[in-house]
Amino acid sequence: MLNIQQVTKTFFLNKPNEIKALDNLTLTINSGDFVVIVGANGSGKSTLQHVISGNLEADAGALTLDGQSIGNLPDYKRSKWIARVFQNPLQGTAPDLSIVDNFRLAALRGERKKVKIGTDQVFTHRVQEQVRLLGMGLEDKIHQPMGLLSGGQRQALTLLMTVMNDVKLLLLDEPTAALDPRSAKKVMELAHELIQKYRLTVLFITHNMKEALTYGDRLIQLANGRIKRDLTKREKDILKPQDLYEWFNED
Ligand SMILES: Nc1ncnc2c1ncn2[C@@H]1O[C@H](COP(=O)(O)OP(=O)(O)OP(=O)(O)O)[C@@H](O)[C@H]1O
Repeated sequence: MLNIQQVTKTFFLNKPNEIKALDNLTLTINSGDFVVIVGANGSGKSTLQHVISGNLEADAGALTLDGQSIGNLPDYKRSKWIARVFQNPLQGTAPDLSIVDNFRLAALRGERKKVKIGTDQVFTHRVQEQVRLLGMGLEDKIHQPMGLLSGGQRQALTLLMTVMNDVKLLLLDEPTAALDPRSAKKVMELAHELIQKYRLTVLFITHNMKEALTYGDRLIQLANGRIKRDLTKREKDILKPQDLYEWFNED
């Protein structure tokens, strides 16, 4: 369970251009929840994920994951439990390293020293078998540089890396925004399949109304760094795209 208690993040504090990106925000996310987050540009969605992952430090408030306080831990320590997939497929992986070496790096994330991830051969075989399951024909390319892959292929592999590493929380920040519609659909279907299979807890930011209505079991709207709406699955299931568009015309 992720608990966010009265978290505040202000940029340019006490300056004329002060921005309260997160305003005393409190939110509890149960293990296994798949939470979709929508909100206008600048409403604080990414800042919320940055504060959870430790890329940004909150000014005030408390964060706990499964009862453990994580608010003071650096991002690399939190990355053992918290994985992120960004809008830009180039972010989060090393383009010059091979696919298998990127999986190796991901497996070492959050560990201070060398950790046992099996011998080279065992590890490579395991990666190959998992990559085969994606059905993208990438299993024979695992020694090729990550940078040669398409955006959709990279996002799919990044998702796979996160689930292979037993993370507790997956933060998706518009993971399909840079993809063509077909690749976007494929990546979201894969994400959905992996999330169900591994019962991941997920915070999924999207500007795509169709994705917001199709996926997830809870829907949160952020506005001005606060939670404006928080809908259960039942409430979400009866929403129509028009309702969502109207939310965005309110402010
Ligand atoms: N590093 C930063 N320095 C200064 N201001 C920032 C920084 N990061 C975010 N902000 C500001 O904080 C507010 C919230 O930004 P944030 O990126 O969280 O919004 P968002 O809801 O993710 O927006 P978008 O949908 O455009 O990605 C915005 O006004 C933004 O300009």
